[in-house]
Amino acid sequence: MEKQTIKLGLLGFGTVGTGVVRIIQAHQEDLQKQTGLGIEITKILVQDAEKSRNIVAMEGKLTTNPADILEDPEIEVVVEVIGGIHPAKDFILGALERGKHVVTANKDLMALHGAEILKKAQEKGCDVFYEASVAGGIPILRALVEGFSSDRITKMMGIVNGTTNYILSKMSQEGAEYADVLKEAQALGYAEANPTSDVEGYDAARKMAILATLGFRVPMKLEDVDVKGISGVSKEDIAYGKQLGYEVKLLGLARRDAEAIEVSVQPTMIPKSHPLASVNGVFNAVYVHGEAVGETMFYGPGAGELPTATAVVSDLVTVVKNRKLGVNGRGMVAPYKEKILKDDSQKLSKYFLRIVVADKRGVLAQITQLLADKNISLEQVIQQPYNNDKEAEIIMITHLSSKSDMDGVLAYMEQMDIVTKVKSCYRVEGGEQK
Ligand SMILES: NC(=O)C1=CN([C@@H]2O[C@H](COP(=O)(O)OP(=O)(O)OC[C@H]3O[C@@H](n4cnc5c(N)ncnc54)[C@H](OP(=O)(O)O)[C@@H]3O)[C@@H](O)[C@H]2O)C=CC1
Ligand SMILES: N[C@@H](CC=O)C(=O)O
Repeated sequence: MEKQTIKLGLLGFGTVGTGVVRIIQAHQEDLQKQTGLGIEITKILVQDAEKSRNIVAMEGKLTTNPADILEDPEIEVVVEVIGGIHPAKDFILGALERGKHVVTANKDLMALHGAEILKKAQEKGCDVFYEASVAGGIPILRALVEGFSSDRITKMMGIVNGTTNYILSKMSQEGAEYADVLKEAQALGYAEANPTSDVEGYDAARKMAILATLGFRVPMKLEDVDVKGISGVSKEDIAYGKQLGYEVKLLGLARRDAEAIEVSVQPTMIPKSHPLASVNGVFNAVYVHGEAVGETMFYGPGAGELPTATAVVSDLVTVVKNRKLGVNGRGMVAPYKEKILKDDSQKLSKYFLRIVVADKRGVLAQITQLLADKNISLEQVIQQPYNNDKEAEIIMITHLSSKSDMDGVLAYMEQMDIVTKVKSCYRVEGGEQK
């Protein structure tokens, strides 16, 4: 007799795992109508079986022994929502080795070891889906793989970390303190177990590596991504940005010019008129420019229990549908293009610079001459007293410059007697071709 349910093993029962259980319980009938099978959560792996849980009905299913899931031949699908590399990687490879399909929300793992995992899945004829790993509840990976399959993507820009967007939005809108808002984001379940990976940009970098791999169809590696986080962004930077017409966001950029690619994550001044400037709180957005389609934008909650679990369960639905059709393991296309990375002289951007200088006649002229020597001209400048009039602060927005020229200018400024401190230097979005 044909099976009426598919058995699922859940690895992890934290923020996302709890959401997965809630959605499967609440939407069981709809899921069954779409896939033709009920989904039964058979076992849940946790670290601490004694911990009090929100979902009491699941308590009899908890285990601390991974073999209860990995070695149960009845379990056909494993959902990994533990996070991190170890032991998640071994669990996923172990599940695939035994012919189980895998759904994961783990961007750390997919950004670093995705190729190995997908190769193993292909060998075993299994599905591996990871929609929740980028931009939480936004179905962006499916959009890139399926929706843009007929186009050539030239640029992706993403606010892809909910925690940092929540922090920057509160600093900008309420003048809140960085450390206080980080604590709030942790309490709301947005931040990673180690929030350094959020605030220093590594989480966003992993997501951008995944987006660039799928969008440009090249084997992008995490070390190919230039990363700078938000821990150095001050309320003053945000205020000056506003004064000049910009919002500060932690922006992921993946850009292709001809065949050369650059991928970065850095605090970026975005013109207030750009749709990404009004993406606030835990919301994420991914802007995608395709040669044929032009500009598109995807928006939604980027973290949190239910939004993230929605993406996990929709992957699960795909696995079950594939199983019905007998096509598991056939939907994945490995990156097939050669990866050509830009060097720093090819990475063009406008910049926001904030420096403290001696309050002497001719200082601004010396600074602008230094920039002019590198062919960098200025779009906007503010100069004002600093440190009780003993020094001056110069805030500038440049026209387009290469990263190598700007790095040269910054290194030189650090040595100049008239410069007390280079306080900030951020990329400014806009000014280049799509
Ligand atoms: N939170 C979010 O908004 C989002 C998270 N993600 C990703 O989803 C994944 C899960 O995140 P999240 O739910 O927030 O994480 P949590 O820290 O809330 O939950 C982790 C779960 O894994 C269990 N666990 C941890 N280590 C082990 C281990 N060695 N063996 C067995 N079980 C273990 C924990 O057990 P116990 O309960 O006993 O402590 C807990 O149930 C991560 O990859 C994360 O990056 C993706 C998008 C958004
Ligand atoms: N910590 C991450 C969670 C989702 O990926 C974030 O804040 O975006």
